[in-house]
Amino acid sequence: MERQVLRLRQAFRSGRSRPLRFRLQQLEALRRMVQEREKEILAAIAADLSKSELNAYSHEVITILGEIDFMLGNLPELASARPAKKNLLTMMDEAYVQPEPLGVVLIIGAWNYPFVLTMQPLVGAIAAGNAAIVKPSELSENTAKILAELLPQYLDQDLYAIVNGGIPETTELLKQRFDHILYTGNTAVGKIVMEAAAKHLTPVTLELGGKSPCYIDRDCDLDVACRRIAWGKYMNCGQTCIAPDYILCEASLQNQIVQKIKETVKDFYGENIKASPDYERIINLRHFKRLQSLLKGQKIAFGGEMDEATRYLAPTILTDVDPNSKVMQEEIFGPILPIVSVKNVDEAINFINDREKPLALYVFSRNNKLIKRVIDETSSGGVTGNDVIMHFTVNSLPFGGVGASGMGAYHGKYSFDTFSHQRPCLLKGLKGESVNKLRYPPNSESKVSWAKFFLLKQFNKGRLGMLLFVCLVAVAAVIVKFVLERA
Ligand SMILES: NC(=O)c1ccc[n+]([C@@H]2O[C@H](COP(=O)([O-])OP(=O)(O)OC[C@H]3O[C@@H](n4cnc5c(N)ncnc54)[C@H](O)[C@@H]3O)[C@@H](O)[C@H]2O)c1
Ligand SMILES: CC(C)=CCC/C(C)=C/CC/C(C)=C/C=O
Repeated sequence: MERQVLRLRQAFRSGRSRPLRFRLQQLEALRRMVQEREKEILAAIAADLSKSELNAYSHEVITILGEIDFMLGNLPELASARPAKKNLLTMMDEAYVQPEPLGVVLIIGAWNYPFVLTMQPLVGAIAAGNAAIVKPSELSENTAKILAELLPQYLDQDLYAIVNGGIPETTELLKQRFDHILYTGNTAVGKIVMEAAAKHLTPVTLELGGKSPCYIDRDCDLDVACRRIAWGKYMNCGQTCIAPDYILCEASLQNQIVQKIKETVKDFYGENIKASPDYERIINLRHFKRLQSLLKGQKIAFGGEMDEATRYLAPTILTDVDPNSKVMQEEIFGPILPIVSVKNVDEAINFINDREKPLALYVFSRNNKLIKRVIDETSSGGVTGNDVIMHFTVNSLPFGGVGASGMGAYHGKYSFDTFSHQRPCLLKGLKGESVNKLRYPPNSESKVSWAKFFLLKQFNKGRLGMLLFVCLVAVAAVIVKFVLERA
């Protein structure tokens, strides 16, 4: 592991990853990989998540193609130096912010969207000019395997590497020194990653999870709300970090919501959900049993059917859920949708604020003021109003958590920034020592008041008068010279 990181560091030090032309070539090569090897990639994702290839394409491949296109179109602008505002002391100098690559970065992905969660950060790391190691989740083994096979065929092997393995390999990897780590996964492991990174003072982006609430207001189109919620909750069998975790609503809405989601599930997946190509399975037996245990003692208003052999768990709704029950204590990450009653929006806001900051927050209402109020009075990684999941798809929005749901963000420009250092540069000439005397010792009252004038623009009347006088004399001299020359 140590040797591998060293190899990447040497390649990074050679400066090869820095020229824009090289970065664009590598991004184009990555796009070619996705296009030419689409069938193998889709087959791997499909096998890992019991997913149709069509869903694998729309859940994962589209996002990556979109992200690569964004970077190819915007990289010259993102990577260029931005001029900075100057003060009176530096107005003759050159001041700018130059984004520079961080070095060798580590990307640790999770299993639930195994392609997106490794490749989207990689696009950002390449665009910003870094070397990168990608560590896919061992739970999505087919995707991990195909990535290990394909990436070296398309990308520069000395700069971009893939390491596969489980906890021992990741633990070993985390002992190495990186210049940034982007980790996606659960909060407990997030803490392990951050602790390991702290040993090297390595900055981290942590893309974690949490219980994302979904408030449905009384003044709402329930048909639309329930269709959108059912889509976001049951896609990937509920194994989506930003899936609505639970519904908050007034008690009087509960039965209508159950009825409408039930009808939607039938529209989406047909009478025999098990046979639908659009309904996935739980990733493994451990998660299946964990989800099973969340149902104990709950009122199942819809669904609840399960089959351990195939890890099938039907789209399920729980009603009258006690906020203290187990299903409300941990992120569900499965197709179980609890409904918790609240009296009104104030109680919903308090309910959300009494808990850890979630990765996403959803509010459904016809009343935009109410939506804005919920946003203003709560905190979450991201928000979609009157829909779910969709803020993830807008790559001009930063994607990330806050508090327990993570730190830092990526997607589009934010990926580029995450993997860059914004380097402030000030280039001065060797002239102007008379002004510079102001900052050289010995200090004096007069120097401090000049420094206040130049840096804080605090004018003392006498000094301002003197300056105006000097300017007027200069202007008069120019005019006199002009008149004399013409005479
Ligand atoms: N914010 C996001 O973008 C996002 C996206 C997907 C998933 N998630 C969250 O991730 C969680 C589900 O993922 P998961 O954690 O089950 O995925 P996982 O089991 O695939 O683990 C994530 C990564 O951590 C590594 N890992 C596991 N244990 C480790 C250890 N002890 N030391 C070092 N590395 C270790 C794994 O090898 C893997 O690469 C959910 O909470 C979900 O909300 C967040
Ligand atoms: C709008 C469409 C068709 C797809 C959205 C893709 C999607 C659900 C991405 C989620 C990726 C993500 C951050 C998952 C976290 O677990």
